[in-house]
Amino acid sequence: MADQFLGFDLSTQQLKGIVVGSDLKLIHEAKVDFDADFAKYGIHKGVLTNPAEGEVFAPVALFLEAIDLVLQRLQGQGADFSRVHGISGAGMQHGTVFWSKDAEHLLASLDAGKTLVEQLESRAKGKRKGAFSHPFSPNWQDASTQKQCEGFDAALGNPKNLAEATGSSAHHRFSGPQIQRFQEKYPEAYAATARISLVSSFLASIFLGKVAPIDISDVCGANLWDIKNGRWHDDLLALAAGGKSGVADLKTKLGDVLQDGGASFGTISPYFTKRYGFPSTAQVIAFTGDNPSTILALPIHASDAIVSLGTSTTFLMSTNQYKPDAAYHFLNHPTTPGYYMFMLCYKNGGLAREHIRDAINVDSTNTTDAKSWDTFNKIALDTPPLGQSSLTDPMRLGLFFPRPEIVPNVKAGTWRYTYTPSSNTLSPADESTWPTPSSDARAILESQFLSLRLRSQSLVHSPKGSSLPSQPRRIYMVGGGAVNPAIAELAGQVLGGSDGVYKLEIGGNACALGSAYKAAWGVSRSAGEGFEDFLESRWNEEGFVRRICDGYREGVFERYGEALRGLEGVEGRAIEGKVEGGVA
Ligand SMILES: Nc1ncnc2c1ncn2[C@@H]1O[C@H](COP(=O)(O)OP(=O)(O)O)[C@@H](O)[C@H]1O
Ligand SMILES: O=C(CO)[C@@H](O)[C@H](O)COP(=O)(O)O
Repeated sequence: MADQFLGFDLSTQQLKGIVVGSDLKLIHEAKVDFDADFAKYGIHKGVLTNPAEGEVFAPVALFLEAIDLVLQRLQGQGADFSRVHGISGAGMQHGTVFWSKDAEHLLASLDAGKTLVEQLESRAKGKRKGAFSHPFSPNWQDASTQKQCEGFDAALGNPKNLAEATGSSAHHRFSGPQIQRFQEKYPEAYAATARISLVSSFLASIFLGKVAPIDISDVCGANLWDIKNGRWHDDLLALAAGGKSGVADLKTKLGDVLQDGGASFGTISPYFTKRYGFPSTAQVIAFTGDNPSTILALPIHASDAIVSLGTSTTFLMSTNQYKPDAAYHFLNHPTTPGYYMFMLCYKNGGLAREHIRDAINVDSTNTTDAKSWDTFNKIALDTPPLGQSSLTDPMRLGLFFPRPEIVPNVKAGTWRYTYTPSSNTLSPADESTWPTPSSDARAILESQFLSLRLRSQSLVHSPKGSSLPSQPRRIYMVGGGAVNPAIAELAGQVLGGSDGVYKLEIGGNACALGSAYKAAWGVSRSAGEGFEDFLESRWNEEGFVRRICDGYREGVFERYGEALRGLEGVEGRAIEGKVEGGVA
């Protein structure tokens, strides 16, 4: 009986696969860890870098190997793919994959006796032509497109106008500026490119056996899609293509964009039916970006917020109001026409926290496991809010950006200040006011959550019928860092959450789960049944989520409110390029 659904998450450091039943309960999950499983590619934290040009990218061959391996691992756990009725998936956003002119033929004629990488990889020196015109996929951490971004912002007058049209001002990682740079740096490879996929539509293409359309939500991470008019923006395509004459060709390369997030792209490629036993009727439902997919793992209300702690930290809300601004992102909702996703995205998320964890572990005489979070967590919780032993002490406020940051757009660096709210003054910190690295544990978490609070203020309200200050109703913690109780505790203290801080109880991965749910909805929905109704009718609150801790704490939340102006001040110093205060 085909009553199961499969979801994937192809993100920075891992490929995860999840099988759920028609009751949406988790049946199997497996992952491939890129560094651990594919060290042969020379990657670190899933990527390769070219620091001289600010480039960050990943080998496409690695993605191909990961697909075969995650399916084998799911089978190893007992997954029976003959029961899978629908497949969907998600990819890290903005990354592009460049298909060669042979791609469609190769995808359509895969031999089930061989691996994907054996048949699709383009070997530079080999005899065989491959499916790709370029062996690498630019990664969302790439910072090589400053020049192109300036052009995109200027093309519509200013960053605000670009955000109004496409949901975001120009960002280094967005696919439009990335395609422009690719076309300028590798003109021959661009000319040899038949199709361009996002990471999400690349993954869909592999399962479909032909190049798949981009979906209506992930397309908003390109600075190329005119959100209000629901079509490609020709002036922006002209920039990416290197001139007006290239617009039609780039449209062909990018292909159609599917409006319905539950639409089937078609049935699964025979490669997977023969090699892994999928039924030939299994439907491939539109794949989307990893953040859009994450919001599908939960029946979120307009006043709920998701904090996703993956390699990046993202803050996600669902809203029916389109209020774009150059400071954040708006995307089309992945399933629900007329709805949007509000998103903040930080490059310095998981890796920046790990950086401080590692420094603390090196310093600690008790820590034997260099990767343990125990000492970091203990120090973070033992340190008083904002490092204030008494309310009259100045607050400790810092920024910790081992990589160039998106929010705000500044170079890599660390900034540590003490802040006195009554006089609104900042002073560079030193070892006497800010002992390092111990004080950094609480400070980095506070800094990350204060930044989210600062930028989401206009989207939250006072809970109905209460006199509580404006704040989200629930905070849902998802992604790799969501297992950390100290991080959840600090999220609640800083961001509030009138109903508390929650995490998913089913499965370690909200993003892959959201994809599996979308597959289930796409295949099983009755006529006109929206995703929210589909999810609500199968949702099991007790079994699916768990309340971790309180959100709003009277007094503490207000104290963090006073720190917001200080954080803005520290960001101002970072933007001015000042590096002070015992900075590493
Ligand atoms: N116990 C933990 N405490 C804090 N962070 C953690 C913990 N376990 C994993 N992480 C973080 O989770 C990150 C990976 O999250 P994940 O969502 O799998 O990433 P991605 O989807 O970007 O590949 C790691 O960079 C790591 O910092
Ligand atoms: O760039 C963004 C969103 O705009 C990132 O959130 C990527 O989508 C990668 O996500 P993770 O690997 O951290 O899940």
